[in-house]
Amino acid sequence: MTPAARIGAAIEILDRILGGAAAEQALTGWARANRFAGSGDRAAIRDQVFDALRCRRSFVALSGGAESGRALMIGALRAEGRPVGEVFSGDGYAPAPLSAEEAANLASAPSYEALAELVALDCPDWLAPALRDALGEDFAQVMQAMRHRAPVILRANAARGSRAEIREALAREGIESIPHPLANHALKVTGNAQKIRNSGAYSDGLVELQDAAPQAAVEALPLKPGMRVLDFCAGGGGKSLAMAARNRGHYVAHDAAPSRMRDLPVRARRAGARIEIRDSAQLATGAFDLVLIDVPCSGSGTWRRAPEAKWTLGPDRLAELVGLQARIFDTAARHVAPGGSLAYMTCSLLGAENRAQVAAFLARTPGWRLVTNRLYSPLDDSDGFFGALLMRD
Ligand SMILES: C[S@@+](CC[C@H](N)C(=O)[O-])C[C@H]1O[C@@H](n2cnc3c(N)ncnc32)[C@H](O)[C@@H]1O
Repeated sequence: MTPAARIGAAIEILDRILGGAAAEQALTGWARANRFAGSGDRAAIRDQVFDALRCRRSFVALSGGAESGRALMIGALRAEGRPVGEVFSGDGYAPAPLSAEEAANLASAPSYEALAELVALDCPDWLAPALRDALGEDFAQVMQAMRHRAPVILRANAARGSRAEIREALAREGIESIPHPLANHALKVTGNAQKIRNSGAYSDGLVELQDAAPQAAVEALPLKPGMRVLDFCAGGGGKSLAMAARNRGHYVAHDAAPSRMRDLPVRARRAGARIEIRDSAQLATGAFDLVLIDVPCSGSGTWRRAPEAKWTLGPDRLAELVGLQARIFDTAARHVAPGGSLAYMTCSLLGAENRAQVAAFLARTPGWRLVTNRLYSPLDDSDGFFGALLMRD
C-alpha cells in the first residue's frame, strides 16, 4: 500500500471508531476485509489510528472541521507539517481531494501554538481539575507525554536468568533493549519490538510484557520466602507472575471474573512459577500475609496505550469505579492476617481512585496504617500508575 492509501484506510477505521466501534475491533474488521494489506501496512495503519486517537482533540482543531476520520488525518498531517494536498490527492487509493468546505476550514484553522491549553494537551475539560490536582506542576508535561506513543517494556523473569543474561538472549534474536532505571528487571525495547511475541525468549518465559511502574510497585512489596500471598484481582496474572518471580511463596490468584485468569496456568508454566487459582468460597478470612488489589480503574495512566479511554470515560463511570474500588478494598482487607499487608494498585492518575480512595479506607477502617504510596507517571518513563502499601495492626 502507498503511504496515502494507508491514510485512506486509517480514515475508514477512525470513522468506525467515532461511530462507536472499539478500536481493536475496528482494526481487526478492516484487516479481515482487506486481506491484501501486509503486516507492515497493518502496523503502519494501526500507528496512525492510535496517534489520531491520542491527539483527537487537537487534530480535529487543526483541521478546522467537525470530528471525522478525514478531519483527524488532515489535522495529523498538519501537526507533522506535511502538505495535506499531497496525500488527499484522489490518486489511486489516496483519500479524495479536500472539498471546498474542508479547504476553507483548514485555511481558517489556528496553528498548534494558538490552540487553547486543554485542546493542545488533548485533555478532556471535565478531567482537567482532577488531573491538575493529582499532578500539580507536572500536569502539562504529563498530558503532553500522553499525546505520544508508549515505549515497549519487558520484565526479565528473574526465575529464568539475570536481566543482563536475558538482554543478551533477546539480542541474539535481534531484539534490542536497554535496562530501565525504574525497576531492577525492566528492559526498555529499543529495536524490533514486533519480534517479541514470536521470539524464543517470550515462549520460553524469559520475558513478559509489563510496564516499568507496575514492576517497580511489585518490587517495593514486602515479599518474603514462604509468605501466603493473595492476588485478589488477578486478571491475566501479570502481578502474580511478577511476585512469584521474586520469591518462593504460596501464591493464590483470584478474580471476580474467573475467565479472565484462563491464560494464567499456561503463563505460569512458561515462567516456571507456581500459582494456585481459587474462587471466593475458597478464600479464608485473615489467611494471607499479603493481599494485592490491582483494582479495575479508569485506566487514565495508560491513555498512551489505550487512548479511546481518555474520551469515553465520563463522571458516572468514574463514580461507579470509585464505588467498586471501595467495596473491593473492604472485602480484600478481611483476608489479611493480623500484622499482614494490603497493597492497593491502579493504573490511574486520578486522586479519587488513588490517594483519596486509600484515605477513605483508612478513615472507615480502624486497625490499619499507611506505610508508603507513590504515583508514577510518564515523567518516570512509565505509564501512570499508583501503588499504596497498608499494614494491619
Ligand atoms: C486491573 S485488572 C487486573 C489486572 C491484573 N492484576 C494484571 O496484572 O494483569 C482488574 C481485575 O479486577 C477484577 N475484578 C472486578 N471486580 C472485582 C471484585 N469485586 N473482586 C475481585 N476482582 C474483581 C476484574 O475482573 C479484572 O480482572
